[in-house]
Amino acid sequence: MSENLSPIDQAKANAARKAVDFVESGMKVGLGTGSTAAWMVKRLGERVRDEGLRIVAVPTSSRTAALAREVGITVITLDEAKWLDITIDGADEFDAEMNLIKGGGGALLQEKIVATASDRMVVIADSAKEVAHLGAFPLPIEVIPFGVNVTRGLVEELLGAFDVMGRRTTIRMNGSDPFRTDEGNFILDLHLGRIGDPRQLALMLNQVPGVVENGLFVDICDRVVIGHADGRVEVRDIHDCSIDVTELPVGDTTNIFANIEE
Ligand SMILES: O=C[C@H](O)[C@H](O)[C@H](O)COP(=O)(O)O
Repeated sequence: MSENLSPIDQAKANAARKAVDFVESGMKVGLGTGSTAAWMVKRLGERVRDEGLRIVAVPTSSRTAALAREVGITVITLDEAKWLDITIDGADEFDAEMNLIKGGGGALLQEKIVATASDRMVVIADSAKEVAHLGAFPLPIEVIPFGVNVTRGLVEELLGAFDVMGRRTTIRMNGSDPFRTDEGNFILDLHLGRIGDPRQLALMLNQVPGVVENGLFVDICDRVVIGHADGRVEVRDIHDCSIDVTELPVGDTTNIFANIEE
């Protein structure tokens, strides 16, 4: 293990390293956002540089786009790509059905568009992200700034009809101003505690005027790669219900990423 990484970062880096093995030359790749996805982007850049891996990539945020360019990955737009072979992204929570909560970093809108436009979505995570029921992590929804408090009221009213533990909502802040997404929108965080029916909630939230998209990813993720600090990596696939545990070779995770700062 790298001396420089905390156990949690090592686990994230291990998941990223394993997932990047699924990428082949000629692929169009969706690049997620967040601290786990950043490891994946760095590792992909390494493969481009050291192995001559030929890929083009569509980032899901301005942050990821900047990092991808920095590590030498060719970045194109989703409209140029039209469709992607694979998207690799992090998650805030995932359950046994591979339903996800995403958007902790505010990038859920582009992430959902990109993942949906991909043959396969692979989630990379440390084991702390696995939950029996989604909802302990506040569910982010992207809303337009116009009439945000009216939208917020409508969302709270809607939540009254759902099997959730809590109904408190907060507008995400960045210092004393509301946090702005890449599209200039706001994020409402829904403190639900536990979500009884993620599929129904995801559908209904998007019916509220002012809501652009919500961070529930239902039936989008195909595979979850769970990294552990000791080098073990578990790969679960929703289609063949397989679970595969491998151990990254000793040395493979040593200082691989240490020279690239996020
Ligand atoms: O908006 C951000 C994304 O959905 C992230 O993928 C998610 O928040 C997980 O981030 P991290 O890997 O930093 O925990």
